[in-house]
Amino acid sequence: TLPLEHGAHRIGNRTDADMTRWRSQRLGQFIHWGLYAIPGGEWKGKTYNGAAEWIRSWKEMPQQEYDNLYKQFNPVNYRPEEWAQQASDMGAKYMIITTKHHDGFCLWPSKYSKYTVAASPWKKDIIGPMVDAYNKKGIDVYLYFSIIDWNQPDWRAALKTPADAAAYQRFKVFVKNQLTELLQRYPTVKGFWFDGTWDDSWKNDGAFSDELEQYLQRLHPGLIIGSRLRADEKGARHFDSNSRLMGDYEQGWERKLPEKSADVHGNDWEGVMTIPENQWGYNAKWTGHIKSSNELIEMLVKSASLGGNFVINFGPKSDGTFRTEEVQRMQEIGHWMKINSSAIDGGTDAGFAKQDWGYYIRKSGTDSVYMVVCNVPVSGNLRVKLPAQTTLANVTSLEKNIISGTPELIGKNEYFIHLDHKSQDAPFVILLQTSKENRDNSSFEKAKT
Ligand SMILES: Cc1ccc([C@@H]2N[C@@H](C)[C@@H](O)[C@H]2O)cc1
Repeated sequence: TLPLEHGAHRIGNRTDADMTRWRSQRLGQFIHWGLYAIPGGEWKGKTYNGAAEWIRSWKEMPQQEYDNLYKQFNPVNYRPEEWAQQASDMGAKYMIITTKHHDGFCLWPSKYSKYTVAASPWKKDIIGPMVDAYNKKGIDVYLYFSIIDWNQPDWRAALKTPADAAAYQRFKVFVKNQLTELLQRYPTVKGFWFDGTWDDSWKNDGAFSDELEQYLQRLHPGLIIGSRLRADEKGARHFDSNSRLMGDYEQGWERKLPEKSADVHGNDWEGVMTIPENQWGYNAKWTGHIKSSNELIEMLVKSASLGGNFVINFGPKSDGTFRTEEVQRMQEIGHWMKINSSAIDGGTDAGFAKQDWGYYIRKSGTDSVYMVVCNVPVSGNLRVKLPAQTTLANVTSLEKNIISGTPELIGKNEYFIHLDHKSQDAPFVILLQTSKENRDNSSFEKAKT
């Protein structure tokens, strides 16, 4: 391995209480809210077909006009308690809020920038009431922070001249000041979710990102920061030049998920997902495939089964309300979680052989393994192949009328669980109590000879 000064400083996952809590909170809510919600993907009758929060980069959007949108930011229907209640009803255990996206507009009255809510008709801090409302509902809050800041004159994508270097030096001080300010104003937050760290200026300054991460940890012990913040001294991101994960979890799963355990190498990881194909901020006209609640539930289940967190994104309107489709998803997912959250909370990779009918999730630290069935086989038989030296002690479903009879032993450590032929309209859960193999056989009948 290469001697690295600014590579990974830890091998393996964090085992402290904050990270153990993060690992148990498998479902999160992402919120992208800012000036981009005002145009909502449209400008002067034209539709922007990129991601709504990137409309400032659209050739049809005069940047000065975008930058002046702060004069219209006045979310008269913003009710953070209602936001928190609906997130709680969805079963979200943590929430990530954009404090500042790439456009540089701050949803808190930062003393290091003029481009904040304080300059808008709304005037008041948006972030504080949101953190308080969510925390009051027992939901942890993480702060999304974009390093890229199109509003800051000292921001540079690349350093070409000594003047660039001097400007960027000032910019790094500004970044450190804003992050310090956020931790001082909102001490209950559990971590930062960094974005906008792909440009050369950042990639070629691994020392700064390393020192910044260590500074923030000292300021706020236990802080959780994903792999997107850091670069090592050779410009490697997420994984250092020795292929070791930097940060506290792999943060590269954006609008995509790992397929199998081998894809995550035993690291903690988190997937973040949009409901439409690719819109994070509010876009008036959703086009393309809009994910159903069942699709999102299956992604959540798949994530938990692979030992990762799953965060669903919402883009509130400029007035502070949520669009119907998003309210619907929160309610439908919440209804499913009310019945099945025991399979999700504290869930992790069970290490069982994957079957076509769906996913296994082990309740961390127990012998309880949940089967979440997403594809009912026409045979009505759910094949279960237990790991060696494991026997089935008990099989129950979380809802009634799912299983018919007792499991049938069809081979060494292999069973069929017979389903009641009631049709299902959502993934359903079966709980397997397993135990280590001992002399006598499992409590189910022996294979029919
Ligand atoms: C190419 C690209 C740049 C930035 C993004 C941002 N990351 C997401 C979490 C959103 O904030 C999106 O604007 C997505 C794709």
